[in-house]
Amino acid sequence: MTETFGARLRAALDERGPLCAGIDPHAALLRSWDLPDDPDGLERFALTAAEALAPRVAVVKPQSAFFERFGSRGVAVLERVVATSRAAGALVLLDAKRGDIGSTVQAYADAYLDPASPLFADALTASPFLGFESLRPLLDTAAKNGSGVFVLALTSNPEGAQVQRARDEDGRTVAGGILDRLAAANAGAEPLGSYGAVVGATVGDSGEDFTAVNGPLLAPGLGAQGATPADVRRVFGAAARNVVPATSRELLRTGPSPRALAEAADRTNDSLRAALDAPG
Ligand SMILES: O=c1ccn([C@@H]2O[C@H](COP(=O)(O)O)[C@@H](O)[C@H]2O)c(=O)[nH]1
Repeated sequence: MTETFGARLRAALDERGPLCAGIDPHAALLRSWDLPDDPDGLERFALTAAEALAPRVAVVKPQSAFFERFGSRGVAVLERVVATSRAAGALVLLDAKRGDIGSTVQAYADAYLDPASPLFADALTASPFLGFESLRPLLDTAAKNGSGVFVLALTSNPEGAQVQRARDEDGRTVAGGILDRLAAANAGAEPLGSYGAVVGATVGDSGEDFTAVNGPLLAPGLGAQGATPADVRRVFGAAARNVVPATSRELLRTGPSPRALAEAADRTNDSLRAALDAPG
């Protein structure tokens, strides 16, 4: 039987630490590495980052938008980044935040979560704002192929609160409803469910019980968006062991030296381990 994404992620986090290294090839970062903002520069940047980071972190998270901006040549680079990172032992979470009506969501599932696809990744980020059940084809395809889905719940940007903290007629927030549905989808999964929530490290006290999700909690916002390892600990409380804190720009700014990138990843992982292991 195929090992679940949740089981693979649990093992990777225990072995390599919690850090998720984002690969976001911003034009400004390419310039700061003395690379042209074109497909060749993108390739040098993204593969240098993948080769330096993927052997040491549990999860690599390429941001699809920065590859798509170069059209088919950019997507070809993304395919190489995914393959290089997986070959180095990292799990790849493709950050593309897909969401649509169910029949189109199935096509996204075929594109990203089917091992026969050139863009097959271990997991994909998804947007539930067309209705959580519209994501069902992604959840089912992930279950079939041992891959994962991370659903946006409380995003790290300040504008997210307007939608995500709105309340329904029972007084439950939109984000809370998404967490409840993830908890139902992960019920009984051991050691960890394969359906994760995206909850920014910047969100402060949300009043949510993240342990009930029984799945991974992707926490972007560390570094460039202002959150610290201590914030990650505060936001997630007793669910700290399931948190996967993500940082992109802060880490990538330490390049282009592969050694500097690797050392920065190790330092960040050490600080996160210390913060997340601390008593709550
Ligand atoms: O709530 C969210 C969901 C996703 N992201 C993505 O994470 C990275 C953050 O990059 P930094 O450079 O570390 O700020 C980026 O790809 C976002 O699209 C997020 O920030 N918040």
